Amino acid sequence: PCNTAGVNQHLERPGTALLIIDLQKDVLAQCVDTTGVLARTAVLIGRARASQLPVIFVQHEEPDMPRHSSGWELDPSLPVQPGDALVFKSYRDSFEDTTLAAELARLDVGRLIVAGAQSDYCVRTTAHRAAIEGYDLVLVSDCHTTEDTEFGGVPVTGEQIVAHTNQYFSGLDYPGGSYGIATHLAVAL
Ligand SMILES: O=C1N[C@@H]2C=C[C@H]1C2
Repeated sequence: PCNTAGVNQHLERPGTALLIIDLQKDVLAQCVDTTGVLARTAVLIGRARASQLPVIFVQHEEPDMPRHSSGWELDPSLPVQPGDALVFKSYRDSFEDTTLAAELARLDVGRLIVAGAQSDYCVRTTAHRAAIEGYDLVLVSDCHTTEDTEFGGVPVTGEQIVAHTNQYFSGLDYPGGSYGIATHLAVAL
């Protein structure tokens, strides 16, 4: 939220939630290390449930991955439970035109633990928006992924993007907030 000066203000809410972004079949189809990311994310979800943290699953939809299509579905290996919040989006930013902000306010959450795909699109955009909105943030360094890509004649591997995304969020800072990265076993819940 912005104060009267329009300057970012840190949310003072006690709760933490686990936000799992776009781990959907079509999104993961070309991503690197999907088996490892899914396995580690399942462990992370188990840890979150053991700590009674809410787990929120975001699902992206777009014309070639419409809602309720097979490719839109979450990967079947993910331990989704009834009662988990589902957030549907169509922008890279999970807060944009979605129920996420209201859901987090209802849960009194001021800290987000973020995992999912793709590192360089929806994960980075959502994580940065969360920081700007005043949430504390931890990006789970071994629980996000993306595809190899190339732009302007420059090839970039998925591993390089994952590493750089971790590097970027390891040093993010806004006044009064806490930001960083941690592995799925080390992240404080
Ligand atoms: O990171 C992302 N998730 C969906 C598929 C690509 C963008 C939108």
